[in-house]
Amino acid sequence: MLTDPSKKYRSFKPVHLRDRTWPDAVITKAPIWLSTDLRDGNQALIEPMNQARKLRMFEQLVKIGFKEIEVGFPSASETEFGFLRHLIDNNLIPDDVTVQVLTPAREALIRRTFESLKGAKRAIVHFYHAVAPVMRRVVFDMTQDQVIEELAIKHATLIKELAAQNPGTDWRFEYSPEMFSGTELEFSKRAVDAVVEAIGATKERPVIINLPSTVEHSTPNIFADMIEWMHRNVAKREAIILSVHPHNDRGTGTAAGEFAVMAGADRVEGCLFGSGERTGNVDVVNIALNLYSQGINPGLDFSNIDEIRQCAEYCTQLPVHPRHPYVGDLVYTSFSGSHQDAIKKAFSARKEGDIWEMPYLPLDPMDLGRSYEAVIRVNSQSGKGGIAYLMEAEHGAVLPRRLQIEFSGVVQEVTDASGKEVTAADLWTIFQREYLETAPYSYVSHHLIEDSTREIVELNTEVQDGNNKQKISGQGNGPIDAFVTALQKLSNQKITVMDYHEHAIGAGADAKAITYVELRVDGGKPLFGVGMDSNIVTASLKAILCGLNRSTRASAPKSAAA
Ligand SMILES: CC(=O)SCCNC(=O)CCNC(=O)[C@H](O)C(C)(C)COP(=O)(O)OP(=O)(O)OC[C@H]1O[C@@H](n2cnc3c(N)ncnc32)[C@H](O)[C@@H]1OP(=O)(O)O
Ligand SMILES: CC(C)C(=O)C(=O)O
Repeated sequence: MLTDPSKKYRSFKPVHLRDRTWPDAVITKAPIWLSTDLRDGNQALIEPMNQARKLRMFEQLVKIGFKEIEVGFPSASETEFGFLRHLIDNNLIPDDVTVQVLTPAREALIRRTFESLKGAKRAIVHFYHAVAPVMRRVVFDMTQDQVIEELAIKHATLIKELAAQNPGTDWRFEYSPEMFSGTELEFSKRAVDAVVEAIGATKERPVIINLPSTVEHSTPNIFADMIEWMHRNVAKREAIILSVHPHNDRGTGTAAGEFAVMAGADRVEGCLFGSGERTGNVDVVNIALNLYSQGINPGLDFSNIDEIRQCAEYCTQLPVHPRHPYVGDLVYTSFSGSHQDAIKKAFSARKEGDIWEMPYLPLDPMDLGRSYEAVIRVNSQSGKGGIAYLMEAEHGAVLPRRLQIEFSGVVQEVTDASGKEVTAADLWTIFQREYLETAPYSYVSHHLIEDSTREIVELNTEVQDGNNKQKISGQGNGPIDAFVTALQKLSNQKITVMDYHEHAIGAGADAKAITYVELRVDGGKPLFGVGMDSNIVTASLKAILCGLNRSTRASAPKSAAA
């Protein structure tokens, strides 16, 4: 890299628009959308789509709700031409959808384009030529006047004539001064005004004027200034549908598109998930869902976003990044503990019909057909909140707060050792290993004797102690108290029950009780025992045995415990 890049690169020029209004504008409705997946997206693929892939993409775009779809560049190849013929000849274009095709401002290619459209009910013919100084100088070797006369007016006139010769089609026209973002504004205006005049656009039959950032050269506020300047200065604004076509070279295509709408654009051209030349066209899904998350119906349906992603990946043969806005595999997932804790609490506080106010989740993944399954995933960055969320959401176990803290320490040891994520299924395995292990003591049977005239119960139990079965009995003010009395005699340790929680887990005939008891054994550190059984008393007895087993394991020398 250069120590002084100014020797090689120019900075972009600000637009002198002191009374700009766009920064205060608020977007309140969706723009008109045009998908150019089948054209600008397609021309940037390592392997352009064949007919089958194009058709699949077309059907998907229709299903999403695009009403204007640029289906190709018919003069470029037989595949492109043939695809359009296939759509028209097989009547595959729905009545509320208009296909658009692109042609350069070159006579032979325009004529070929009109041939490809024979018999279409409706069509938008989109023609372009570059306007930027570098292209005028290096590629065309033309003056500004020559570009206006020989590229803009000449080809707009030809297009109008060819359309008039085919009155069976409802024609609309689009003009792109290509490289608008790298062109003097006054010259872009001259080209646009000339085309609007040559086409004969009116308020009733407006022309689409599409202003591209063919290459994104500047910060998005400059692009917005350029759009507002055009919006205010073109000669016949009322005869124009003002469209933008942002690219993403600086990574700000979405901002440029949104600012452009604030600055007066009526229409946005882009691709699904930002497919397209180099860093891509603007991502229309991104802009549409940004609107949706502000409470504005985007007029496009992404309620099965994964199906749409699969289709895009199949057609483009390119993957969508796991962190891609709204659609990536990881975009609704929190790994970090404090995020998980906040999400868990916000889900618990949330009531049906509430406004979406969810920390770290700008949009409800359910609205896009995603589940909550991946919202919280656990690795070494996770804390008790996330673990507790998964234990409850995936396994129905509502861990008491102090058990959450204890169990998160157990999980942390595992994630620290492996450095890997643990899944919800792994969590259950770790939980079982830690809390549902049955050594050295395990439950065999019990017989509870209750007498309603006395406040004391008697419990006779059989407990497996290593290789031996032991019959033990105790009395107490309830089965837990009675069992603790009996167990103290067997283990020769003082057991204090400090806390107790219980709830049902599962449903119907498979329902069980899960019991969590917090114990202190022989004055040691408090720890939890967990028991699960279809009988609630048995679940409690198992929980106490679990606590005693864990205390025994904790106090055993490390090698013996391993
Ligand atoms: C920004 C955009 O995305 S614009 C769309 C770009 N997309 C594509 O180009 C994909 C399809 N293109 C193609 O298949 C071919 O380029 C074709 C069929 C259009 C033309 O092929 P060819 O006739 O072989 O020309 P080639 O591709 O070499 O392009 C050079 C010609 O285009 C002209 N040209 C180049 N850039 C532009 C431009 N931006 N605007 C108008 N004309 C241009 C040149 O002046 C040159 O014309 P010349 O042959 O009279 O000197
Ligand atoms: C043809 C135009 C609209 C284009 O694709 C671009 O400038 O990026």
